[in-house]
Amino acid sequence: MSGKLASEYPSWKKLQQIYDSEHTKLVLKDLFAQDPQRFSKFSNEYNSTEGPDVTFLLDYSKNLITEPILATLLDLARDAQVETFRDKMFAGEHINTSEDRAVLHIALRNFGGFSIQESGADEVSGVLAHMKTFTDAVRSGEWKGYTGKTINTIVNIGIGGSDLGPVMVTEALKKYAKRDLTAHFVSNIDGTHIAETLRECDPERTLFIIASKTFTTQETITNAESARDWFLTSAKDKAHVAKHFVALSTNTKAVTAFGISSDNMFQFWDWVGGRYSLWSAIGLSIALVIGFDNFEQLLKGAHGMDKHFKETPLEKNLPVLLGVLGIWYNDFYGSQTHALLPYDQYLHKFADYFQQGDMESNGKTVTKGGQRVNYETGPIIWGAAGTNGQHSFYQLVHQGTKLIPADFIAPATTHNPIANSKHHRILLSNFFAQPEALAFGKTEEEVKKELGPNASEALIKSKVFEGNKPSNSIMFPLLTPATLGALIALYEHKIFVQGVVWGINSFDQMGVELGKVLAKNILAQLEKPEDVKGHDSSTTGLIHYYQKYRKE
Ligand SMILES: O=P(O)(O)OC[C@H]1O[C@@](O)(CO)[C@@H](O)[C@@H]1O
Repeated sequence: MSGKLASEYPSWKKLQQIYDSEHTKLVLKDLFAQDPQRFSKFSNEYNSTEGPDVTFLLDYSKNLITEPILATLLDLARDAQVETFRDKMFAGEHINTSEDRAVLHIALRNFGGFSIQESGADEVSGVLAHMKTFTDAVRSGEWKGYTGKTINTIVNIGIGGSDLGPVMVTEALKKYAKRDLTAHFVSNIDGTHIAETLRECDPERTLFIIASKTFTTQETITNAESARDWFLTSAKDKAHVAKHFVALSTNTKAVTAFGISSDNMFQFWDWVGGRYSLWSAIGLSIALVIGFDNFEQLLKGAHGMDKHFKETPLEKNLPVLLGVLGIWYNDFYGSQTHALLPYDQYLHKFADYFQQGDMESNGKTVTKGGQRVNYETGPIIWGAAGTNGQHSFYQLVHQGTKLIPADFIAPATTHNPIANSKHHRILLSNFFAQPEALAFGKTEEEVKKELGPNASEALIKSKVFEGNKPSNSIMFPLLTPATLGALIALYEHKIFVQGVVWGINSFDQMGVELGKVLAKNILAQLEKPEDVKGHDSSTTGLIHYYQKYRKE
C-alpha cells in the first residue's frame, strides 16, 4: 500500500473506464458462446505441494470478466503491492499498525519452515505438544474428574473468534469426531445459553474450556463464573476446579486470578487475531473432538495453502483471484454482499464463521493512513448450506433487483453415501444447476414457448430469469481435515488481499468497542434504583419499558 487511496491507482481508474464502457456488453451467455475454452481459461486446480495431499478446483469462468479485465484486476493487486504486504505478513512485520502487532496465524501452522521473526513464534510447537498430551489424556480416559470418572462432555465457553472457529470446524469434521465425547459451545451472555447447556451436563464428567484471548470479555468471564458456580454446587471443594476447568488465553495473570492454574492454561500470543485463532490453543475443543492427529492435518492443509499464496504468481494465485474478483463486483458493480453457499451439510456453519472473519476484518471506512475511503470496502457475508438456501432466499438471488456474487462449494464425494449415493447425486445436481441458472437465465421467448399463446404478458414476465449473475464454484474430492484447512486459509488470504487493496487495517477491530462501553454504562445504571439519565428519549423509553416488567 503506497498510502494512496485505492481509487487513485491507475488500474482502478482503468477498471472504472472498462466498467462504464463495457459492463452492459458483458453477457455470460455470449462470453461462453464466443469461447469454447472459457472454462479451461478461467479455472484453476489447486494441488498442495507440501504436507497432506489436498486438491481442489476453482471454476471462476462464470464471472463477468474477460482476459483484459482480469489482467487489469491483477494489475490492481500489483498497484496495491499485495505481494509486498503478503511477504511482510509472513515475515512477522507489524502490519497491524494500529495495535503495533504482527499478523501471524500462518506461524500457528508453519510446518514448512517459513522464517518468522517474532517472539512466541518458536513456542508454537510447545503449545501444540501440550495440546496433544492433554487431548490424548482426556480422550483415552486417563484424565479423570473429581470423582474419578472419565470426561464425556466438554463445554467451550467463548465468543467471536473464541467460539465460531471451533463451532464451524467441529461441525465440518463431525465425521471424524469421537462419538462418546459430547461438545457444547456457550457464547451468548443470555443466561439461556449456559442454562440450557448445563442441563445436559454431569458435573463429575464435564470439562469446561474457557476460551478468551484477552480473558476480559464480559460475556465469556460471566459465563465462566456461572459455570464454576454451577460446578462447585456439586463438587464443593475449589481444589476440584483444576480437574474440570482449562483456559485458552494470552493473559496468564487473568487466568490464574480466575482460579485456573497455569498448568491448565494453553497459551497463545497477541499476534494471533481472534478471528484467525482456531489454529492456536483456541482449537483445543477441535482437537478434543476430532483427535489431535486430525487437528494437525487441518493445520497442515492450511499450511499448504499458505505456501501456495506465498509462492504462486498472481495469475494462478487462488486467494488473489478470489480477492480481486470480489472487488470487481463490490467496487464497480456495486454489489453489497457476497454469499457463501456450501453444498455440504457439514459446512453449514461456514458462512457464519466468515461473517466474523471477513466483516470484522474489512468492515472499515478509514485507511491505515487515516484517510476516509471514497469507495466500498468489506462486503456483507452471508449464506447457508445448499439445498436449504434454495427454499429460503434463492428467489431473491435469481429474480431480485440485487447483484449477489456467490461462491458455491461442494465435495465430489460424500462421507454418507446412503441410498447408494442417491442423496449426493441430487445434492450435486443442484450444485451444478444453480450457478447455471444464475449465469444463463431463461428468456422471454423460452417462457412464451413453455406457456403457450394464451399466457398473459404479466405471467410471462414473472417467469423470465435475466441471468448474467456471477458465481465461483469450488469442488474437492472429499471434505477431510486437510482440505478444510486449505479452504479456510484460502478465504483468510482472500480477505487479506482485499484489505491490502482497500488500504485498510484488516487486523484490528475498533468498531466493537463503543457498544461495549455504552452497555457497561447502562448496566451500571440498571443496577441502581434511581432513574436512568443521560440518554436520548428512545433509549430512555426502552429502558423504562424494561423496568416496568422486570422481575429481578
Ligand atoms: O477471545 P476474546 O478476547 O474473548 O475476544 C472474543 C471476541 O471479541 C471480539 O469482538 C473483540 O472484542 C472479537 O474480535 C473476538 O474474537
